[in-house]
Amino acid sequence: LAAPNRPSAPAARVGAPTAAAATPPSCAPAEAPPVIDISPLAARAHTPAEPLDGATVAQIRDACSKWGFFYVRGHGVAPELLARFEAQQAAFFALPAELKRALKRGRTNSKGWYDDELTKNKRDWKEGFDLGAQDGHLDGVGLDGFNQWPSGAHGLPLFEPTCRAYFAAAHDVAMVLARAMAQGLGMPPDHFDREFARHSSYLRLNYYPPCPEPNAHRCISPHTDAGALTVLTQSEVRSLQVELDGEWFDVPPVPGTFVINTGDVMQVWSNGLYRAPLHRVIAQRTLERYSAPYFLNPSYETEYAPIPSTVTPDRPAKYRPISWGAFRMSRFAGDFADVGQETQISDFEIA
Ligand SMILES: O=C(O)CCC(=O)C(=O)O
Ligand SMILES: [Fe+2]
Repeated sequence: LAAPNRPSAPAARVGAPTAAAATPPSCAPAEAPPVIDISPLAARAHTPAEPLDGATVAQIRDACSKWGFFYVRGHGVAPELLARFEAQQAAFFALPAELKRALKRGRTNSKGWYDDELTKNKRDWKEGFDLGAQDGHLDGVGLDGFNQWPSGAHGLPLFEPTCRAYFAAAHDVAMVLARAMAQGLGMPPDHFDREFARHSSYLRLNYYPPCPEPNAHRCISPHTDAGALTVLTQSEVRSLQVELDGEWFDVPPVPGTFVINTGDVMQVWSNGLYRAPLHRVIAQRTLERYSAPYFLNPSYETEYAPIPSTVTPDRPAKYRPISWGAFRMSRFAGDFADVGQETQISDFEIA
């Protein structure tokens, strides 16, 4: 089911963080994250062990190595489902504050609504709503939390079923991409599947209100996503930016596509062959914006380290094994309070 697409993403260079004067006025389209048609992969979603289309895998591998960002079209998610999901997202954030506060996330439950998230110890200019994969059933390490859904008082009967349907669709896209990434590292495509059997993925609904002082705030400060990979929908406002070689590039909306980025777990598995890039969301003076990242995360029991195919005498392992459960636990604490320096995968780098 192909959604309408534009052929390419005209990313604009938006300025060097340090030497703005040296910024060229524009950049060639070749310098934008690529748009990749994954329809040759989507057909294989239910036969995970079979090799995927080599040309498509090569495009994904190259994009993960250079940008850590790319767009996908031909992903098979019905445009009608996306439209229903986006309508429910907007309706949810339009609810009166006290109804949203009734679903507040907290230290004992990571799922629900919030307007107080910190990224790198700075308060984000946004509201969010998180819902998880296992609804509290993963609680081996006491972290997963349980989903909080609007009740009758909220008057949004379609919110929960629509979020669940979209969650399932985003997960299918994410798994196909995880398999392509495995094959791109010289492994069978289902190499990582075992780690996702009890996955701790979550879907995050973001709402970014207009900001009277857009230069004084960030909707989200520069960060990498901690998990394996992210499948993002964004509304038609250009605010997402990715860092490459010390410069920030727009990742503008491209209708009919998802934006994909690799996360820290994939960077570690790939021994740095795939990048988990810094990205940020800039504030808008007058425009409101919505986005929804689906974070594909492994099970909490997963210990991740560079996979054997990525480690050679010339390229020794760059990371010590990391426990996903312990890593998440420390990050979650940092979402609420300034805990000083957050845990980073660089803490696990082998010197
Ligand atoms: O809103 C966006 O475009 C990106 C959101 C993001 O990076 C995140 O929630 O981690
Ligand atoms: Fe992110």
